[in-house]
Amino acid sequence: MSKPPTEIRSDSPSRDFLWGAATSAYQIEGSPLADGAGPSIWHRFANTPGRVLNGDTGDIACDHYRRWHEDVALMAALGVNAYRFSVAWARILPEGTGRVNQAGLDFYRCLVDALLEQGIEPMLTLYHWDLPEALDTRGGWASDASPGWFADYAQVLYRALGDRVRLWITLNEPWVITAGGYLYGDLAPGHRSLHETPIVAHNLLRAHAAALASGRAEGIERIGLAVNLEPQYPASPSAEDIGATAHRDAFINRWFLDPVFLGRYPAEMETIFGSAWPRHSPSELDALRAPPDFIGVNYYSRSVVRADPTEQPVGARRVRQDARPHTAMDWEVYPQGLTDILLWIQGRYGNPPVYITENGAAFDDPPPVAGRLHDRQRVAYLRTHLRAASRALRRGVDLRGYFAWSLLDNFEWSYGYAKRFGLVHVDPVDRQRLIKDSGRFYRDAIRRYGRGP
Ligand SMILES: OC[C@@H]1[C@@H](O)[C@H](O)[C@@H](O)c2[nH]c(CCc3ccccc3)c[n+]21
Repeated sequence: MSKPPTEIRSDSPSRDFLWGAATSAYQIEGSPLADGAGPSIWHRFANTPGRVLNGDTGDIACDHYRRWHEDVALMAALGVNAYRFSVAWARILPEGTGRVNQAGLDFYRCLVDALLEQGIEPMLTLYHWDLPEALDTRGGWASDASPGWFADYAQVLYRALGDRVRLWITLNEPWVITAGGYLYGDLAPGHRSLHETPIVAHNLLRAHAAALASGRAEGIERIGLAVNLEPQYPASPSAEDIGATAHRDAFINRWFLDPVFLGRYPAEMETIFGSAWPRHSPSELDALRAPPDFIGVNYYSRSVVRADPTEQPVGARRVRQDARPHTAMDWEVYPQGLTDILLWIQGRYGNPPVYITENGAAFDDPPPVAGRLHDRQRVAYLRTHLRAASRALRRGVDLRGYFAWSLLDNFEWSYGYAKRFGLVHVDPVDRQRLIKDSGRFYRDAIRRYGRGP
């Protein structure tokens, strides 16, 4: 077990702006079946040969389930005043519904209490992709019953932690849950169905609305929705490219935010899905109107878009900007896209409160040398994106906080451990933690800009 950093936070930055780090349960915890937990779809998916690079699984991950106290000390050493994490549904309800597993609740209560003792604000994501296997067996998110399952699960957590946790997120990235899990199939549960996809999206929106209502009934005041947003720019001024860009913008950016804020789907969705797009009655659409108390923006990169009829179902494809820097995920480094997307939210949805709930980058880090890890590219990425966030703040965006993705190098879904996003290095053998230069940079930025970037 590594020596916890001795340096525990002394100066606490302003409480007004949250400077955090983010993780998710399956990506860091390990021990997926410990203490009565049930299996999730990611436990099954990762243990299915061929689904994850190098056969990696979350069976151990960062071993956070056993090292959580050390990780809270790391957060204190970094000087963060907030921590975004997700709860593994199947630790709380091993069968997805019904019987509550007290040991699961106890784990998260201990984590939250330790965070609060350090003056670190917990932000709890109810769902970050790890559906209980038992519910997938009953149809998963394609089931009409899924919103009820989710609202009941949320209520268990609201009642258990609502007196300690003030910031809640219903779903992490409904677009990725839908597109990754049901259209493209690269994420659990690995379906590839044009027909299922809009049904799943609709059920996720119903689930968000049901969990919001359930939270209101329990007196929970700050419930958000975290969405991956990727600004789309036409590759040329041609009508074809501008049309394709609008389609991709609807598909990625407006598909979920328009229903919850405006009570309608983007018009482009029916063109994209054709006969696979279901009929929705006015009352069904109005039932989706469930504006969150804040939007969690997960920003990584932008897309430059060209029309391409061979790229279905959108008829558009991303054009790689070869002249610009890219991360190890082959995502263009484009800080201005963060400013642009924050201003877009401000204009389209009436300047709602926003947290940047994920921003960060994977790079092929150099190995640690003499107890230091010089991840220069990640330092540059964070610096330029904090400046981009600052430009949006100065233009009146109601930006309440920034969460770096991620606290730790962790399980990067179908890439396994091959892609590292952490401010803190995790040794692949003994999982020893080592704060990278980017972690030190972030600590210094928090001290210097406490009230906001
Ligand atoms: O890929 C880095 C992170 C993941 O580790 C998080 O769990 C997830 O919330 C998240 N979302 C995005 C942006 C959307 C996206 C997800 C997966 C693959 C490609 C793009 C990037 N990330």
